[in-house]
Order: sequence, then C-alpha cells, then structure tokens
Amino acid sequence: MKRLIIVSNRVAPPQPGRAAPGGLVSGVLDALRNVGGIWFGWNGEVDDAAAPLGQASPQLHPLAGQGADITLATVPLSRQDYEDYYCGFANGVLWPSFHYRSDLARYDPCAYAGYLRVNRALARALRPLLRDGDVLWVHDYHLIPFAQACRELGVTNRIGFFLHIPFPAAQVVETIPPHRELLRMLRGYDLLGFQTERDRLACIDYLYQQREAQPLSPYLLAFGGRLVRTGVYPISVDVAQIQAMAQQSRHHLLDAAARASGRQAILSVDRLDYSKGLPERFRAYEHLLEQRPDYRRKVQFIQIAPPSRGDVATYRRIREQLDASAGRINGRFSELDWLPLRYLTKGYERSALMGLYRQARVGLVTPLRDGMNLVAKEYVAAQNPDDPGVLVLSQFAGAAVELEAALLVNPYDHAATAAALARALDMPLAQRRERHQHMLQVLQHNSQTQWCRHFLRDLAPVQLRQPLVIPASQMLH
Ligand SMILES: O=P(O)(O)OC[C@H]1O[C@H](O[C@H]2O[C@H](CO)[C@@H](O)[C@H](O)[C@H]2O)[C@H](O)[C@@H](O)[C@@H]1O
Ligand SMILES: O=c1ccn([C@@H]2O[C@H](COP(=O)(O)OP(=O)(O)O)[C@@H](O)[C@H]2O)c(=O)[nH]1
Repeated sequence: MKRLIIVSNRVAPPQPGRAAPGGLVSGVLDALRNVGGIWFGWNGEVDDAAAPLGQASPQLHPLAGQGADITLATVPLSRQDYEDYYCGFANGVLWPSFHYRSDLARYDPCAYAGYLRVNRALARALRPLLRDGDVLWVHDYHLIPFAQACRELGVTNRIGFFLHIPFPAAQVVETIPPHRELLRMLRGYDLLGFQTERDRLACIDYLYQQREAQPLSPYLLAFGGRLVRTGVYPISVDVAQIQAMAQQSRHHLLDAAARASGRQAILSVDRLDYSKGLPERFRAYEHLLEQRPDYRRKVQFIQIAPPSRGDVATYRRIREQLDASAGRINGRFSELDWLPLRYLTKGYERSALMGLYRQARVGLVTPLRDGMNLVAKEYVAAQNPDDPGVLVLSQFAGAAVELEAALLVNPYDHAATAAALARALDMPLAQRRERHQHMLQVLQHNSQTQWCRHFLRDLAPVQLRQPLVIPASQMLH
C-alpha cells in the first residue's frame, strides 16, 4: 500500500488536557488513521540557539494509539525562521491578505526571503524520508512553494495541496508584492484543493488573469508545463465521535443557579483572531441587550477565545480591544446576580468542548471570513437531536455553503445579527429540529472521511484521452 506523507506547518497531535490548536489537526489525523504514514512539519518549538533551518534532520516519533502506523517527523524552527516565515510572511502577509484584510498586511522582503528559505529547508529535510510511490499531501498557505522546492530536489511523487483558508479575489491577491512569483510556485503540485467552489474559482480566475495557467477542462489546468487538477473538498467532522464525546462530557456551561432559573446560553468558540469577528459579535450582543431589555438576566453569552499567534502585533491588538469591550459590556449591564458576558481567554480540551456545545441554546459563529470553520460543524454535530440548539452563522464562513439551514447573518450588520440571536432564542422546538435535521444530514453526507477519500482519489494520475501538447512558452522553467 502507498504511504501517505502529510506535510503541514504545525505537527500537533491531540494531547490530553490540551485544546486543539486549530481545525487542521483533527482532519489530518483522520486521513492518517485510515492509511498510516508520516506527518511532517514544525514541532511548534522555537529554538533560540539554532541557526536558520539548514540541513535539519527530522526527529522521528511513532504516534501510538491511532490504529495505524503513523510516524511524526518534526523539526524545530530557529528564532529567525519563526519570525520571518511564520510570523512575518505567513501570518503577517498571507493570512490577512487571504482574509480580505490587506490593510493589516505588513510586507517585508526579508520575511518573504525567510518564507522561501524555510520551504526549501523543509523540502530538504523531508527528502531522505521519501520512497517511490509515496503520496504527499501538503496543507495550507505556509507551504505554497513546498512542491516546487521538492521538484527542484528531483522529487517526482504525486503532490497535492489543500488550502484551508479562503482564496480571495484576484485584485486582493495582487496587493501581495511578490504574488506572481509566489503563486506561480503552485505549479509544482498535481492537485490544488479548496474548501469551497468560490475559493477554487477565485484561484483559477487569478491564474488565468495572470496568464499563468490555461483551462483544459473545468477542473484541469495546463500550468507551467504540467497538468494540474483542481477540486473542492470541504473539510468536515466525525459526527459519531462528536455525539459520543458530547454525551459523555461532565462539564457545565452555566452554574447551578443559572441552570435552575432556566437561563439560556449563547456560546462562541474561536482562536483569538481578527478574522473571527469577535468585536463585531460583542457589539451585536450589546445591541440585543440594549434593544431588548426583556432578554437581560434570561441569557448569558460565553465566549471561549484561546490566544493565538501572540508574537504577531495585529493579534496583540485584537486582544486589547476585546478586553476593553468585554469590560464595557459587563460594566454596563451586569447585576449582582447576573454576568451578561463570560469571556474566557483559554482553551478547552475537545471532549469538554463538545459537551459545552450541547448545552448552549445558540451557537454563535460569526467570522468576517473563514476558510471553513469547524466549530460551526461541531456545534451541529454535538446537539441533542430531540432538543437541538440553533446555529447563527456568518455568510462569510466556508461552512455557510453547506449549513444553509443555519440562521445566516452578515457579521458586519450588528442589528441584523442581534435580530438573528433573538430569533434563535425564541425558535420553537419543531423548527429547531427541522433545521438541525437538515444540517446533520449534510454533515453525515459530507463527512470528514469523504474529505480525505475524495482528495486522495483525485490526487491519482489523470488519464487523458489525447496526449497533452503544451506550448513552449508555458513550460516549467
Ligand atoms: O497553527 P496556528 O497558526 O496556531 O493556527 C491554527 C490553524 O488555523 C487555521 O485553520 C484553518 O483550517 C481550518 C480547518 O480546515 C478551517 O476550518 C479554518 O477556517 C481555517 O482558518 C490555519 O489555516 C491552519 O493552518 C492552522 O493550523
Ligand atoms: O478551546 C478550544 C478552542 C477550539 N478548539 C478546536 O479548534 C478547532 C478550531 O477550528 P476552526 O476550523 O473552527 O478554526 P481555526 O482555529 O482552525 O481557524 C475546532 O476543532 C475546535 O474544537 C479546541 O479544541 N479547544
């Protein structure tokens, strides 16, 4: 059987008592559990003494208890590499730009050089572990140049790329100074996968406009002298596993007095990231309390927000902003026996989180942009089908394409979001059940297993009816 080699920026298997660092991790593990293989990338540590990643040899550790033969192959990053590649270019330029926040991007040519340097060094570190026939599945915006770097080392294996975040409109991509050189490097891949059709179309539109690629069919490109396939693979969740965790969890979302009084909980869970729309959401809740005094004391909004990417200045600023607005809301509306907003800047273990979702009458998921947003899907999967809560979801999350039975909102419109909250809190049982049933069926159909299976199926070589003739001007150089 072919081995699967997963390459992602962060290699972070679940650890008891610790929150998952993001949605990518659970999807990747599920892929490996099915076939076994290697998960290669950064171990999350910054080594102050180390020189920039040069000839690093990955540390190999078996990952026990997954029912398949999985090896973790990890490298630390030097301080310089971490600053340039992770903080500087990946999270300082690509993340804001791809989430339509070009105003927050800070381009520095040295950081970009570091991003390319780390991609090449990671390819060199992985090279000795590769065997003929291995299939490589590379994840996310940190690793756009990775396949090209592998090709330069003579790697001929199939290599697929999955973008977990949105692919923005061409005019937004063009704000990234080295956009053309950077995105041309996607031609090293055999398959480019996206969360939604909107992202896929935006990418091919950009490549056509730049005359980097030409369409051979709706899903097949001639790109740099190679055949590159594109596809849509919405990442998902394991409904049965989440149901089991949600039922077993013993954590309580509300205190005993609040539960006894029938108070309802509105729950949000996000990494503390400006793309998640937390200030706008707090404003919407404040608007609800202002306009509808009848809800005061009857609801409590709980925001779980584990800090993320704290070494990037924009993330420190969003935290300061939220600390201030949480304080203002509580100062303004609290009573001796009622705290309107509980704002927790720490993470929870996945299994605990699933139980908390189940107890919340409303799941409030309102990113300004999001590749998918697995919290939205987890919230639906964790509900009690007999008495489910209501999902209020941003129309700008990738998940909104599938979860159309949620109450969809524009997160920039705080009055409309407040109205959706009121509607969710008052929704009769029959309608809650109907909407939940619809969304659950979607998740059962578009499962996490399908995400892996379809991506790996499409990564197999394309059989053409006629040989491909590519003009010399488009050959890989
Ligand atoms: O590794 P970090 O810098 O700490 O960030 C955590 C992850 O955040 C992002 O997650 C994305 O992937 C999710 C799963 O596909 C998706 O639902 C979500 O919309 C995305 O934002 C990031 O893209 C990952 O690379 C990070 O691991
Ligand atoms: O305290 C927390 C907060 C989040 N998560 C998990 O982190 C992931 C967040 O993924 P999502 O796609 O919503 O957003 P991302 O953080 O990847 O942008 C979800 O699986 C959550 O269950 C967690 O385990 N504990």
